[in-house]
Amino acid sequence: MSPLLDIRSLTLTTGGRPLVSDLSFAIEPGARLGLIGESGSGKSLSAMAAMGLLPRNIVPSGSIQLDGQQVIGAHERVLNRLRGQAAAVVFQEPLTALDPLLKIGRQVAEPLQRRWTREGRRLEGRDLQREVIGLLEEVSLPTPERIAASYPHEISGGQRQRVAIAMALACRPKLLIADEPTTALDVTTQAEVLKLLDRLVRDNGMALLFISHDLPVVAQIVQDVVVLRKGVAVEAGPVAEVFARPSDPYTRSLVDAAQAFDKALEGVK
Ligand SMILES: Nc1ncnc2c1ncn2[C@@H]1O[C@H](COP(=O)(O)OP(=O)(O)OP(=O)(O)O)[C@@H](O)[C@H]1O
Repeated sequence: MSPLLDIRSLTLTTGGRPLVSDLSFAIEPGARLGLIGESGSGKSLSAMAAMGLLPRNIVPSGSIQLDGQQVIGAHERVLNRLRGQAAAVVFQEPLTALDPLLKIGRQVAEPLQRRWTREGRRLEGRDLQREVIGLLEEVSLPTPERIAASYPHEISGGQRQRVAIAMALACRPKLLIADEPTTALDVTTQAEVLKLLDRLVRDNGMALLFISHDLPVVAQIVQDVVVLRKGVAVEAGPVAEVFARPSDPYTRSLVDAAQAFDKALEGVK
């Protein structure tokens, strides 16, 4: 089986300065990989590069194959086809994905209609409404009719993130890229959204690229990790192995910090 996402020797530079250096990893269909590292280590830029969404001042080199297509240097037409169909992204801050002036129902309808058009079908009226409500139900939103009729500011942060997940899901992508999807949420909502992502990825047979600075969160949802430090992969492998026997001092410091946090919590109980 060839990988769904195959990144080889990816280097991202701006003004000649490297932000990501010689990064390589692959995700097979249905597999889950975590990209972990501190703020500024290059996680988001690497994910953006995979979608062909890099800011203009960032120059990529190396190779990124997404669903068998080379992303680096690809025509916008090719990239547009890949986005949604091959991969879709859920961002940290759901408000970036949502238009504040449009009701949720209209926003969820848009990627749904795009997918149906791509498949040579039309989706309108009651059928469209039913599909929108079905998607909102799929992400376990209570009272989906009410949510569909609301503006983004009228629902909670956790509900907005569920809507953003529904919009990514509407495309039925083969790969879901989740870029710190729970960081902006409180701890309880964070756990619920993680559980939801876990279920959706499994039920839909999607692959997952999960980006986080939070080691315990990553360990809950992926099988393998790549640890990124200052744009360089310092370690990679199955989660349990990497975290049980970190060979790199940076990974060790992440593990120690997570353990210290756990101990501190036990002290509070
Ligand atoms: N458009 C840009 N132009 C120049 N430098 C950039 C640009 N976008 C990001 N950077 C720099 O690239 C580096 C990597 O950024 P990136 O957003 O990928 O980090 P990250 O690991 O995702 O961090 P965070 O967890 O804070 O989102 C940072 O030093 C950042 O300042």
